[in-house]
Parts: sequence; structure tokens; C-alpha cells
Amino acid sequence: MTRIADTVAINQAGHLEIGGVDSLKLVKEFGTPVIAYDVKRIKTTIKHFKQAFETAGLPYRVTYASKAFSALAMYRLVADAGLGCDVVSGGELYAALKGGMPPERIEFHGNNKLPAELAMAVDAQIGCIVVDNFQEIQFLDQILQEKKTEISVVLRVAPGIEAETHRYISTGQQNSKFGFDVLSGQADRALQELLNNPRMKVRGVHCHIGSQIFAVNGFLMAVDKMVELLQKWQQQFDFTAEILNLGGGFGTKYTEADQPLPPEEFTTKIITEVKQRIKNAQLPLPEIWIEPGRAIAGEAATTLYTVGSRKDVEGVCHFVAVDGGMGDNIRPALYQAKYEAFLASRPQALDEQIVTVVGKYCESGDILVKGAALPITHPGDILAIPSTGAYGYTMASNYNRNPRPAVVFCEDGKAQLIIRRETYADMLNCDLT
Ligand SMILES: Cc1ncc(COP(=O)(O)O)c(C=O)c1O
Ligand SMILES: N[C@@H](CCCC[NH3+])C(=O)O
Repeated sequence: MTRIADTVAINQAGHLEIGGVDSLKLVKEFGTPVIAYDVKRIKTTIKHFKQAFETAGLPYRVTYASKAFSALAMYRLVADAGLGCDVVSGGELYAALKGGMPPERIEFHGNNKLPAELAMAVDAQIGCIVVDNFQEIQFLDQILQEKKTEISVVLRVAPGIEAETHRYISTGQQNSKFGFDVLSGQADRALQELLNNPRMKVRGVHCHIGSQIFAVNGFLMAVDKMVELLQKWQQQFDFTAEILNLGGGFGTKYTEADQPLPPEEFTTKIITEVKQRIKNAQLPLPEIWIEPGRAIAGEAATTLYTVGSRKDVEGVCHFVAVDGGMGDNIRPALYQAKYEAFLASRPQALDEQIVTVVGKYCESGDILVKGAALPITHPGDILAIPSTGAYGYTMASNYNRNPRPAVVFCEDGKAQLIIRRETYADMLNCDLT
């Protein structure tokens, strides 16, 4: 087995291999499109995220942001690796619990948690609810009163930081829809309200500046702002945070042009900054929490498609169409996200043509890869697009009544179906005939 890039391994037959399984064998067994995860890669990334905290001997928690990829097998895997998880809906909470995530390691996020979802979280006695707005405090209080119980909460703030990323996935700025605004004093009022509430135990603060962030600077700025806030709150409210949650957003590599920092470097720099700032502010060191999603799941998976039709207008365009598209990967259409493609049977074949890889959906924007350098392809060829493990399946749709793909976990040469391919009948969601 050799590697031609971080995410691409080749076996003796010269085929793409995922978790020790020949990609063409995967296709034979599970069909296409299929999203195949290299499980070892997930485990290794988790280890790297934990490494710096372990070395520093600090209290910490790595919480997997399960919106990146949510499946029973994934919750089980991250729980076994000692992680917690963040959920953002009743559906994710349900799946996390079913997947075996201990409730006390679950945190619940969201800008409009429904009363029924909050009640579900209270009933499950999850680790904490990350309170996002005043309405939510009211809903939660009502539920806690009715159920005569209490729960731990963490206060989410928008610290007023512009992250260097796509504006759709930037969340820490003042006009973000998430969290209590710091600059206008909203966050102070929220803390006061929570501290006055005997049913909510305020355990700490949270911020998340955005997603797919390559530079550590944004995180360091967030640390500075958050510690400044904690210092102010210590004086103003005599409040000491047990938890400082700095969110997720660690960037990953989609194409050769992407140069993200390795997880252990991100965390080392964040830890150093927190320690320094907390010391200067003369505060007790809180537990440091981070919430990587994409960085854990993203590079671990490759999607395999079958090539079908093509359209060539000489001197104008070359389209190669595959049997999936925007239904299994909306990211190019939504964020102009870039990916690379190659042939699973000949990953190292010479590039002969620049093509646009498109899907089968009735939309001109149904593009998977623009400017893909490929050998001449033929119907039946298997096309691989790496780094599709995050926000692919979880944002998938059955637009045009195309079924969502199958998902498999591959490890040590064995493949396990963890999400079966949707069927036409599944998509009806209706008992009428
Ligand atoms: C609160 C929160 N935490 C964690 C994440 C995970 O982000 P990423 O997958 O980029 O690490 C998100 C999504 O952006 C989020 O909103
Ligand atoms: N879905 C986005 C990330 C959003 C993160 C959620 N706050 C993506 O694919 O990049």
C-alpha cells in the first residue's frame, strides 16, 4: 500500500484503498454512490486532538460536533474514544443516546431549541444545555419548574469576532444569529438571569467563531475576549466559570491548496493562550472544551460514484456526470466548496482533460468539482472524491427523489454498512397507496 496524498492510499492492484478495503470491492458490494470512511483515520485524528491536553495535564473535553456526520456507529466510535458530543436537535439527541453516548457527555446547542426538544434533553439529564437566547431561558425554566428538576447550562456568547471563512459559516460576529451579544451587554443580562434562576446551574461560557478556519489567530482572539469577559464577570457577578468552551471550526484539507494546521498544533496554541490569559487575569483555570466536527469526520471519508454520461462542446466545456451530486454533497453549490476527483481504479493515471464533474440532479448548479484534471473517463468508471466525510451525508437530501447513498465504515480490510442506502419506498414517508 502506498499513499499519493494524505487521504489517498493505493493497494497492490493499483486501486484506491479505504481502511484496507479495495474501493472497487466496496462498489461491488454496496453499489454507488457510497460514502466510505477510514475508521483508523477518525481514531488517529481524535488522538491528535486529545494529545496536547493530555501532555499539558489539563482538565479538558473534546466534544464531537455531530452535525458533521451523525450515525449510530459514529456516536459509538467517538464515545468509545472518550469524547463527548454536541447535538443541535431532538433528532441528533435521539441518535446520540441510541448510539450509546453517555447522556452526561452530551451538550445541546441551537438558536431555536423547541420546547419539546428541551424537555427531551431535561428528561435524559444530558451534561449541559448551551443556552443561546432569552426565549430559550424562559422555555427551559418552565420545563424545569414543571418537572421539578434542574440542569447544567453553559452560556453561549457572540464575542464579536469576524472569522476568516465563508460568510455562511461565520458565527462569532456581532450580527450572528447565535448566542448572546457581548458588545451590547446582552450577555451580561443573560448571565444575571441565569444566576438568579435556582434551577439552572451555570457551569461556564461558550463561543464558536465559525467553521473551516485555517488560522489559529481567530481562536486566540476568542480566548482573549472570553477571558476578558470572565474577568469582568468575576468582579461584577462573583461568577467563576468551570468551563471555557471555545467551539469547533478547525479547518480541514479538501484539495492540495488547503493547508490546515494539524489538530495538535491548534490545541497546543489554544492551551498556551488560555493558560497565559487566565494567569494574567488571576482566575482559576477552567476546563477547556473544544467541539471539532469537520476535523474529525471530514478527511476520513471518500465518496465513490459511477460515471455515466458526458457532454463535450469542443473548446467550450467537458462535463462528466456521475450517479450522485448535490443530493449527497450540497457544499459546492452552497459554499462554492472545492474538491478533487480521481479514478478509483487508476488514482495515479495521467491527467488528460480538464472537466466539470456534475451530478444527475435537475439543476445547473449541481456541480461536484469544477476544473477536475482527469484521464479520459468512460461510462462505468468509478470516480472518487476524497474529504467528503463532513457535512455531506448530514446535509444530504432526496431531491428529485434520488435516494440518499449508503455509508460504510472500513477498518483493517473489513467494511461494515453503517447506513443503508435509502430506497424509493423509504422516500415516500407515507402509508397511502
Ligand atoms: C457551536 C458549534 N460547535 C461546533 C461546530 C463544529 O464546527 P466544525 O465542524 O467546523 O468543527 C459548529 C459548526 O460550525 C457549531 O456551530
Ligand atoms: N455545513 C457547513 C458548516 C456549518 C457548521 C455549522 N455551524 C459546511 O459544510 O461547511
